[in-house]
Amino acid sequence: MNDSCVSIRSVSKKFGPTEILKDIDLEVKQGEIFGLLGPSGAGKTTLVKELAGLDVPTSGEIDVFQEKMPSLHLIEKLGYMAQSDALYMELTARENLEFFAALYGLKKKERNQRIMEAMKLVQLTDHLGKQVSNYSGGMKRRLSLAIALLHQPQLLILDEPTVGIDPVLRKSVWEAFHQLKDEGKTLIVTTHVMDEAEKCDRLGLMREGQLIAVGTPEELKQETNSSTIEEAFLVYGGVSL
Ligand SMILES: Nc1ncnc2c1ncn2[C@@H]1O[C@H](COP(=O)(O)OP(=O)(O)OP(=O)(O)O)[C@@H](O)[C@H]1O
Repeated sequence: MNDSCVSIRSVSKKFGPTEILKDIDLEVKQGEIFGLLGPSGAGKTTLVKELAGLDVPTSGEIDVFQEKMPSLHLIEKLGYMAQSDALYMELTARENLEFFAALYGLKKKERNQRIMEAMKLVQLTDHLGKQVSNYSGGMKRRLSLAIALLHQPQLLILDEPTVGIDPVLRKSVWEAFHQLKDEGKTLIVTTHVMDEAEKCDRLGLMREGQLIAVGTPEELKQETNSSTIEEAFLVYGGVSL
């Protein structure tokens, strides 16, 4: 059986004359937490948007669950959390969740259960009735994560999911990611945070639109004789994060 969940083949992306993604090849396996690590502007968001079917490559192909992206009917299997929160500020968290649950076609009966489960995971149950405009930045991030989880997607694509979240909560969000992985879900997470990179099963290091290395955190450190991922990144790409 093919255990590949995402297959990226020779993907390039141009905005005008500028090449933002350069001939990317990558396989992400089912059930792994795959981290995309790289400095600002490396192309991480551009790549994950294409994985989520929100943008298309200029050339090359992306398959998700053996189906060519973009594919409308894969939407049910995907959860995408964008870098900036797409929330309705004037509504409460519950109203936001209800809206997205309806959009995903969740039946009324399962809606409430899914909302409670997702909010428990991000530790926001006590704030369900609060208007989102009164949420802190970190709370908004966690609510966005809860929304991405609502329909129990098989593949979660998370763009900088922990920005603005304090270290204690970040730890619990990562515990939630591992819990999802244990349930067999696949997670693709972009980050520039080194200790998060260490928590991924495998990493793809990106620099200037290129995937400069792929491997487990241990492999990347060993190959470069480095004691940290940051050091390994420097050896592979000669750039600091
Ligand atoms: N729609 C667009 N039109 C033109 N250039 C774009 C567009 N979207 C992204 N870019 C450019 O592509 C490059 C990569 O951007 P991208 O957001 O993918 O990087 P990133 O690695 O996610 O960075 P960050 O960590 O800061 O979010 C940047 O130079 C950016 O300016």
